[in-house]
Amino acid sequence: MNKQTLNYSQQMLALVRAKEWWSYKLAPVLGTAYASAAISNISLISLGSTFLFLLIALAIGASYASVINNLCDREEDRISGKANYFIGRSNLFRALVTIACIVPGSIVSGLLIQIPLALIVYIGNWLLFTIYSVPPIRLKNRSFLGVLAMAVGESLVPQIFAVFLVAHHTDKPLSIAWVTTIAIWALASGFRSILWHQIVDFENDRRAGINTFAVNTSTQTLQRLGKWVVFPAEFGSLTIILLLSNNIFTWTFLGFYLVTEWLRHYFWQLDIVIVKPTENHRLFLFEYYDVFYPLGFLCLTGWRNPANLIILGIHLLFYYQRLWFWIKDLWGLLRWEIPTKLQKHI
Ligand SMILES: CC(C)=CCC/C(C)=C/CC/C(C)=C/COP(=O)(O)OP(=O)(O)O
Repeated sequence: MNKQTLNYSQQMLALVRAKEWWSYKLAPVLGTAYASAAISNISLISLGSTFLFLLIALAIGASYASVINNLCDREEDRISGKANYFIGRSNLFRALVTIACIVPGSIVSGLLIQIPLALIVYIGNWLLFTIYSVPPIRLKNRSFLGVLAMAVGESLVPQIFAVFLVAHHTDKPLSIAWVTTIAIWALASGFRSILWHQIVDFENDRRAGINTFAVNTSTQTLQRLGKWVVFPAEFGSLTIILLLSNNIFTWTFLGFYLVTEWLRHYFWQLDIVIVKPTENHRLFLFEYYDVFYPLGFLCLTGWRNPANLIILGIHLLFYYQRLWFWIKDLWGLLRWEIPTKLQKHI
């Protein structure tokens, strides 16, 4: 790739804020898609095109969510000094970028016509992103409704969309218990993520006069809600998902994750937080969701049938980066931090 093309693609990715959702939001949804196939004993390789379609459909939706959000946030972002690619751009540019999201989104919707339930969910997600950002409704400016809209739009709906797509293509109905637990976990983790985001953005939003839930109440309220209501629901439903899916890999990886997180805290003084950010923090469990949850089901199905390892390879092609970061951290801890500590005690 020459320098100009590289530069151009980097700008495109920045325009749709891909860094904020490519791994963090989409990989857990893929995890649920793999999990839903795995618990029905369906070979992942037979669903390869479904997973690719899911990823493309969600990436287009997330791009639209980011574009419409930045378009509507220009004035607030200017006041608070936040980066916004659309500030100072021409109307033509804005219109072209919006159309560039809507056209592929319409094609995806057209392809979903034979799956009415998935189509309704997909269009619903776009409408939710629209009313979150666009005035006069602009839920972002309506305190708790904004939090609810984001938790539903960026986590619950995509997860349910994935479950419906897989169920349709496997012709096997998924149990009510599975769908309900996934829904509770998706909603709760979506809530925790937006509560954290609003606390991080609190000063910017206050300066720009946006009536977010954090500005309307207090960061302490968000922290308490996240810690005592949202997190127990999230952790409880995650435990049930792991129990229902009966997968030794997801449990083992949870162990790896917890140990690494603890070692990071112990050696590097990183705070492991439930909601409230600190200067040097890591949001508890989110690395598990986007790295290990999908990998756990990819490994399980690869173990059952080695042909599924092809899907594992493709997944890693798209999502090697976050796993690589984890490996690098683990290497640093095992190769340097732990031996140095042990030497001091000998
Ligand atoms: C389908 C799917 C998984 C979608 C992901 C959606 C997503 C997270 C998009 C990123 C842009 C966005 C709407 C951020 C929240 O906006 P904000 O206005 O609350 O925060 P801001 O001030 O940072 O823009």
